Amino acid sequence: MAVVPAGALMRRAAFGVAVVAAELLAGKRRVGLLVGAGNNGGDALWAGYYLRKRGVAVSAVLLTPDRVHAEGLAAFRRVGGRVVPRLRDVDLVIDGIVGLSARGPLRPDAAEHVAHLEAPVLSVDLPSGVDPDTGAVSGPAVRAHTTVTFGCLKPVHALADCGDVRLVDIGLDGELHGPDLVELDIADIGVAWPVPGPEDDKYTQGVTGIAAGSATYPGAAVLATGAALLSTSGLVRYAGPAAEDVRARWPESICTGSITDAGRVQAWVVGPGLGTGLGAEAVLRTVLEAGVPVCADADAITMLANNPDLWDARDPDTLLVLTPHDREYERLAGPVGTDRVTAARKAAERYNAVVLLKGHATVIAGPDGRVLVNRARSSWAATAGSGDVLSGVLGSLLAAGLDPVLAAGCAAKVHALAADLASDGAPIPATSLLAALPDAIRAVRPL
Ligand SMILES: NC(=O)C1=CN([C@@H]2O[C@H](COP(=O)(O)OP(=O)(O)OC[C@H]3O[C@@H](n4cnc5c(N)ncnc54)[C@H](OP(=O)(O)O)[C@@H]3O)[C@@H](O)[C@H]2O)[C@@H](O)CC1
Ligand SMILES: [K+]
Repeated sequence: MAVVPAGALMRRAAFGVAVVAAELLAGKRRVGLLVGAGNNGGDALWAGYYLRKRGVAVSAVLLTPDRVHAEGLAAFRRVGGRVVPRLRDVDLVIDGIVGLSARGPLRPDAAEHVAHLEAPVLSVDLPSGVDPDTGAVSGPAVRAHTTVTFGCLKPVHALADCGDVRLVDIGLDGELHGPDLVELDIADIGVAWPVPGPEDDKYTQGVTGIAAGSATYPGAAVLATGAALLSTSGLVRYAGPAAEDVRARWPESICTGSITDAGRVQAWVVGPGLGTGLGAEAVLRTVLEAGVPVCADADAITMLANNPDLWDARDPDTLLVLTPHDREYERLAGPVGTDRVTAARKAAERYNAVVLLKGHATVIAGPDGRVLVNRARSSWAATAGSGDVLSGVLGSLLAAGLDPVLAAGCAAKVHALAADLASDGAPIPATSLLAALPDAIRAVRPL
């Protein structure tokens, strides 16, 4: 703002909004604006100005008529924009209620206007009512068909549903510092995914150990072992009471009944279906003492939370990835709250571990401050056994030697993708998600 003429950035932003609006209108001609008190409302008014100049009928509701972007309103009126008490018969609504200065859900008067919308909504910068920094929705909020944002994506775009997100360049290059959050795309994952070369054999690609399952929950062992087998071509060893079931389903795995004669591995997965009794604690201790990277999931997290002495078994240099859902997180580090990024960061720092906090937006924080986020396109992965699959994928990537933050990011994305592919719009059990892993990996691998 210091280096360009006053108002220039807003007009660039608003022009971007108008271009996307014209695209969404696809020949229709009536647009309504919801205009709040600040610059977000200013953007909407200027977008209305550009649309009017293209011959679109534009009406605007001013939510706070005494506090409105004066130049934007003057320009809007100059080209015949109409101020109305309520939007009626419009083909598209532009949401300029509130942007980056938003705090909390929509206020009642704004919520009242939003509740009666029938046309699709194009949100300026972010859907009003969604928290810009955390993506939290704690009350009435706009549901955006499309969001147009400026200069760079903000945390809200990675953490919350903003519809189709369009980024408009307003000339901020060089002014932006590095990202606070990173979302891996398919190409990032394709490059990182371990692929055997001509020199490789089953050992050089990493041996994954699975310490999971119990007499009550043999399925967790079968799912985690299968996921590790399908994710890389390294060897998988299973150790535990579900050895018979695992061997029957996955004859290529090497199964033993006890952790003490499991043999050497390059990474352990511990916890799914393991139970939390004394036997399970002894298994967890053995795994943590092994000095190789560990993915601790489910019951392993509960045991670490309930019995902090178990942390002593881990050499502080041993790489650890914790994969809690919200209730497991709460046992470890207190309530997650609405700021999931801060929550994941806090636990990562406290335990010197990578924390993968599961959710519709999965947040992965490293003890070094890096944060990755992966927002699922659907919620079909939220099914029993799904977490066992995730930990198996993650364990095999750790065994292959991937950096643990990257391993967690790759596992989360491929897991979500497998759920989408398997489901294709219908509910699926975790076995179907598991079976879709090869398709998901194929989809991220470069051709
Ligand atoms: N920075 C840039 O480079 C560029 C920025 N640009 C644009 O500026 C936008 C930021 O504008 P901004 O800072 O003027 O504030 P904005 O988000 O419009 O909020 C205004 C007022 O809304 C109110 N309010 C708060 N919460 C609310 C709620 N829940 N429900 C209802 N109302 C609520 C609150 O008022 P108050 O609390 O005082 O009553 C607040 O002061 C940004 O998102 C982008 O669109 C572009 O032009 C490109 C260049
Ligand atoms: K908005």
